[in-house]
Amino acid sequence: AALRSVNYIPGMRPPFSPLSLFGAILPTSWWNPGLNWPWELRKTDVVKQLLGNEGKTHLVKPEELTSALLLWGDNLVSANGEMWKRHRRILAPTFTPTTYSLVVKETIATYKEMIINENWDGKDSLFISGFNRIPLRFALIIIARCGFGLPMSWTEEQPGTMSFGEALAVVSETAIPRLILPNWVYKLPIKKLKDLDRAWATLAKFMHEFVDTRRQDIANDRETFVQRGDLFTRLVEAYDGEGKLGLEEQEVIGNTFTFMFAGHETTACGLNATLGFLAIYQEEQEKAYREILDTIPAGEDPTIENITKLRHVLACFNEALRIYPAGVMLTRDVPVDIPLKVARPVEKTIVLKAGSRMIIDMVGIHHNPHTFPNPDKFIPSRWYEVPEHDVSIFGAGPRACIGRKFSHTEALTFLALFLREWKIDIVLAEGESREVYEERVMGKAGRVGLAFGVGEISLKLTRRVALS
Ligand code: HEM
Repeated sequence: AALRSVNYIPGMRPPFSPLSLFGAILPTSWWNPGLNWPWELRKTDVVKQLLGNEGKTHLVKPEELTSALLLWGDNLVSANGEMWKRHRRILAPTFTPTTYSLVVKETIATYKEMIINENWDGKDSLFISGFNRIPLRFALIIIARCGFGLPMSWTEEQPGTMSFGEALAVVSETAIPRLILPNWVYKLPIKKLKDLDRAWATLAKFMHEFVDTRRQDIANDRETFVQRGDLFTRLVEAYDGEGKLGLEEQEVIGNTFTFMFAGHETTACGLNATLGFLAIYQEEQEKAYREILDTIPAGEDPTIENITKLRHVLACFNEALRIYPAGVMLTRDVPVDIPLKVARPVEKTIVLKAGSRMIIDMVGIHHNPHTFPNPDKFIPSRWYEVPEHDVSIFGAGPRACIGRKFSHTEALTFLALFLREWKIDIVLAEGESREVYEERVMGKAGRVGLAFGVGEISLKLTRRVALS
């Protein structure tokens, strides 16, 4: 009773905060629940109240929980208060219909390159194990081309040297050890550490080069670049700007890294999960295929106008992300007492006390059976009537995902092309049922770089219209 009077929440007290470096890096066990900690705040309506009012209540994103991004510099995801407003003011204008049309165009071009470079051209059927690398590569190329105007291609640029994509992958996989290990460790004669250090240095070098080149390009031909108005041009322009529209060099680099990672691992995880489920749920795949045939004229490329009519395909992507939310937990510190209305188990008002830290458990929210009945089942139709801006996997309120439409546009275009050309299927182990397969393969989820997604999936592809 004494503890309750000071708002102590009863339950287990582990030695490390599950969100501390030690909590995350030490093996998960009975004394260190790590990221398996049963987080609370799992109710969509309560979370929407909390985040929807963020502009007024001035919730704070705890810096130490976005330190993997802050290693590169201040950025839109980590920033708070006036700094957040400044970054958002500079970057929000790049998310326009022109950008989304470019996403459609580049997705089509990249899809065609993928078919040729993966040697799928001219084949009627294929088995692809470890399919996950394909959407990862795909989404990286799209953010690099559409957000940064970098001419990245499907194949690695120069064999033998570390490419930008490789360096980015190592960096997002190794953010936690990098935060913990002191600098002298990298001088030890241990190859793994040397490779890790090289990847971080290579990525930094690439990003500084990109900034220098774009500054030069803008100086040479300002009109073309400013008209293009892509994310990177606005970032680099802000480097030379002042006050409300200015960014420091470290903020330009911080945002470059943040958008490169936030703009590709998340969408790639969503695409993997969508294809993984559609291969199991053949009736949902057939519905998606019919919708694509009915919406996009045969033999023509998708357009921004017709992909936005693919209601079922979009619902499949949202549903896969509901089961595996790519942004797995959102965190906020509460600076003032905040009353929230709760509907269950009884209607009442609860007060989040000033000084508390909120952990918004995106897996818990999206598996809450009150909001999503039969939560473990893949049921795309539950998203049919949900307006696009209300899809909770992208967060809520003023800090909801700035890249939602970018990601939806890319995913819809990719899925339209892919599902129109290929029927996808799973390969069962001997004597295995679809249910057991689903548990075995789709049941394995975890960290994918800095995002969250399904484990390795393998797919069988059969060409829809056989080559003659
Ligand atoms: C399936 C794809 C994606 C998912 C599930 C996703 C999820 C989220 C979520 C849940 C948030 C809110 C974080 C919070 O409230 O703490 C967020 C914010 C953000 N996302 Fe995404 N995202 C996706 C794609 C993208 C893309 C493609 C980009 C960039 C092109 C992007 C850039 C960002 C940025 C910069 C923020 C911070 C916005 C701010 O604080 O003002 N995301 N995302």
